This record gives sequence, structure tokens and C-alpha cells, in this order.
Amino acid sequence: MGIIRVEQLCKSFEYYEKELGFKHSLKNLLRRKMMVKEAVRGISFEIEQGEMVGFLGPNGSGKTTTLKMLSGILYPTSGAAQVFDYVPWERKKDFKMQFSIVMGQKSQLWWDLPANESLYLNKCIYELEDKAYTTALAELTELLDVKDLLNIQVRRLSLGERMKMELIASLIHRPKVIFLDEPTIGLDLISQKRIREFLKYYNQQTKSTIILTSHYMADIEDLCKRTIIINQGNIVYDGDLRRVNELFNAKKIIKLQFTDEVPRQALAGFGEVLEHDGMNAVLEIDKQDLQRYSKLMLDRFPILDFNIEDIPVEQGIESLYQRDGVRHESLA
Ligand SMILES: Nc1ncnc2c1ncn2[C@@H]1O[C@H](COP(=O)(O)OP(=O)(O)OP(=O)(O)O)[C@@H](O)[C@H]1O
Repeated sequence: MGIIRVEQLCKSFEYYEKELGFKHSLKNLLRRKMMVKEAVRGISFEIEQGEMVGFLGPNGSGKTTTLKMLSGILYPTSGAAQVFDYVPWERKKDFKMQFSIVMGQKSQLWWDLPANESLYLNKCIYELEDKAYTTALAELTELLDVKDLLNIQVRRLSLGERMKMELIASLIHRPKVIFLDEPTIGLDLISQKRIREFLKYYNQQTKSTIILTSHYMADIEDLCKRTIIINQGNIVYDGDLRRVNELFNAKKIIKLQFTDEVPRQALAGFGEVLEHDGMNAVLEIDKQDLQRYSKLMLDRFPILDFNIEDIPVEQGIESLYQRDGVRHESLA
């Protein structure tokens, strides 16, 4: 039986529409229009102990909302979930001692204090014995190579160093289930790689169960065999990441910069022109045509710069489910 079990979980947010302007403000005082956003629409999945699962989806697809429900931060509108044998939103103390959530966009550290102080606070919150705390701290700071930074004010650390401290703060009580919501956001490529190496090692050593959301495909590719893709609050794929890769990699993005103006029509035959302003263009082309078309374009156009990139995750998912008309069932 899975360590995380989710059954038909839904979350809708109710909010009031706010229109701009004085007249509308007065109108809103008398009669407000209630809006409902269905952020998560009946998702179900199970995750086994020790699995590291990638949770992918475009902006606003419901990833953070799901992780917040699994952490007990949000109550669901309907449906069920269990982490270990606990219902997360009952917020039992034993549950809180065994899981952790890391949000790349939010800090749990005190900015004006050295990380050491925030970590000590967590020791007290989690009621850790001195020995357990010093052992975990020594191990984590060694692995993340931040021993010498513990006494520096958090606000003076680089983004990458701060994220390492955030991870230490979240793992100091050795949680068995970890939710990582964009832990590498905004980091440079080297820092992203270091965090990934750490997570891989940590997952293997501790057999912890991890759900990871990221907008960087490299994070998911490197760490997760299994990926769950969510789009508009529905799970549209749950399975082997390689299958998704095949679909994503069928197309590539070419970014072109010209020395002289090139009309849009001249580019149209090579693929879909996503952006164009005469001196710059972005094209999406089939991978099978990449070599032939790249050569043709280099011969034909006054090219100053030429870059080939993978399709960004968000765009790949959207094109899979909208433009290309791939049906959810055929993927899943
Ligand atoms: N408190 C709230 N009130 C109203 N709508 C909300 C609230 N929180 C989230 N939403 C909406 O629910 C949807 C899902 O949001 P969520 O943060 O889960 O998306 P996400 O997949 O994590 O996106 P991102 O990748 O941009 O972080 C979005 O449309 C968002 O605007």
C-alpha cells in the first residue's frame, strides 16, 4: 500500500471579482460577484515509500494547491488523502514530525539572523535531542558544503546558499515524506545541479518519499523515474518520464538573430513561427527536420546568432493537450 494515497481530491477557491474604477468600487460595496476557481478537480494517485515523483504542469495547473493539501495547509473541498496513515488536514502532531515542505518561493528562515539561529529554532520546534540535532546538522552542512556559512546573516547569502539552508531547515528532523515545491527556482545551472545531486543522494540514503515540482525539465529528468502531469487541475499523465520525453523531444525551438531584416513569410516554410520582429525570430520545428533546416537557414539568411533549445515544459504540455490534439487517455 502506498505511503501517500490520494482519492478524488478537489479544491475550489471562492473569491470576489474586483473591477477597476470608483464606480465599480461603489457597486461592489452593494453587490459583489462571487467567482469560483476549481484549482484541483478530482485527482487520484498513490506513491510508494522511497519513490521520488516529479509533479509537472503549466503555471496555475494546481501543483502547489495539491502539495498544500497534502501538507495540511489547505482543506480540500472534497475527496480524501492519506500520508502515512494520517489525514494531513487534521494536522496531528505526529504527522507534522514526519513530513516537510520546501517552497522555493517562500522562506522559513529569519532573514536578519544567521541560519544557525533558525535551525536551532527548528530543533526546539521538533523537540530534537542535542545529539540527533548536531549529527543531522553536521551531516547536512557537510553534504551541501555550507558549514562555513552557518553564522552569516541569511539576507547576505546568495540565492543558492540560501536554498541550501532552507533544505537543511526542512530536513533537520529527518522527515520521511518531503514535498519540494520548485526548490531550484531562480538558481543558476551549477547551483541547480548541486541541489539535484544532494536530493538524489538524500533520497537514496534515507529512502524518503519525495514529490518534486519544478519548471525545469532537467530537475525532473535527473531525479524522477515517474512523473505526474497535471493540467487545469486534472491529472493527464502518470507514468514513466521517458514516454513524456519522447513526445516533448519531437520538436525543438530555434532562436534566430539576423544582421538584416528577414520577412516572416520567408521563415514560415521551416516550421511554426512563434515570434518575429524582423531582426529576431523564434521557430518551432520538427526534430527530424532539424539538421536539414538548420543548414538551409544558415545558408539562406543573414544570421548573427543561432540557438537550438528544448521546448519549455509548460509549452510542451500545453501543445500536447491543445494544439496537437493528443487525447489525455492516449497519453495516460
Ligand atoms: N487562494 C486562492 N484564491 C483563489 N484562487 C487561487 C488561490 N490559490 C490558488 N488559486 C488559483 O488556483 C489555480 C492553481 O494554483 P496553484 O498555485 O496550485 O498552481 P501551480 O500549478 O502551483 O502554479 P505555478 O506553477 O504557477 O506555481 C490558479 O489558477 C490560482 O490562481
